[in-house]
Amino acid sequence: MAAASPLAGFPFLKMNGLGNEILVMDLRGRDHVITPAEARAIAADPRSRFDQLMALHDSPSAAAFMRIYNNDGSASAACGNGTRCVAWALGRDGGPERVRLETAAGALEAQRISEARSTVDMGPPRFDWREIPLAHAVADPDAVAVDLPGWTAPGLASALGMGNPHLVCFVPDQQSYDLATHGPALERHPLFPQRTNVSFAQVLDRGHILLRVWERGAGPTLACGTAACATAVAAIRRGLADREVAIDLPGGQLTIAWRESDGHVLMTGPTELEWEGRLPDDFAAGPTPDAA
Ligand SMILES: N[C@@H](CCC[C@H](N)C(=O)O)C(=O)O
Repeated sequence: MAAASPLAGFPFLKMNGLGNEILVMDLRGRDHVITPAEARAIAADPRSRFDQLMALHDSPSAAAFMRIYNNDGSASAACGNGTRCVAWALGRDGGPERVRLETAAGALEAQRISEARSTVDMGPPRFDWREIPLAHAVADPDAVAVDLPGWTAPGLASALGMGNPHLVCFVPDQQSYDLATHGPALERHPLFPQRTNVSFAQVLDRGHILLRVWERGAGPTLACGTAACATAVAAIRRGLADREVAIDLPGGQLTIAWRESDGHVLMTGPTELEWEGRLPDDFAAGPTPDAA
């Protein structure tokens, strides 16, 4: 008889940040590291469906170390909406208002500013090609050549990192670009060896941007916090936006501030607990191949 999975019956919080579907599983005090196949099996069940799974592990220097999984089983070192959800989860029932969290990309500070709203210091944006990462150095990360219909000039896209890779395409009308058509191709743009998140941004004015995102490893989502941060930073570098900007995504609005004093990006927005559940008692991950 096969041994029961350590995840059988394991509790989770089903949350969302602006409709970005987040699952939080607290594995602190345990040795188990969720495998890509397990992540895909969890995402495949409608009761535990997610865009991103935030798995909390012990950390010697923070409240938790977060392993972040996309629903295709691939890993990310950053997730803005998921980090707000984790801050809410750790702060509920009289928990701390401020919490330090770690990811593979470094430490983040999150603060609850009301019952369902928090701000996360997402750290500094990365422009060095090795840190984004890009396949090679580029003359100007704000002038990436992208093959999109209707673009008459190259240089309308920016490449940058927020702990994870982002390609931000500034377009005159974001509705005229079909995510399902252009997202998968741009996610695998040859400049990005680890694939990339893809944003279509339309600047309305210096304080307001419309955004739609095709997420690496998850496809089209209602919101992506790190993409909102990357878009705000790219717009500010182009001289198109002020240091604080409202980003409207299909799921709602995030406020992004790029602080001058230390270059950190602050993301503020809501979170929502949808339900608390448990994985099935007979949970098992199928032998599906890992994501590319
Ligand atoms: N939805 C997230 C981003 C999640 C990770 C991303 N898909 C990646 O692979 O880098 C957010 O809110 O930032």
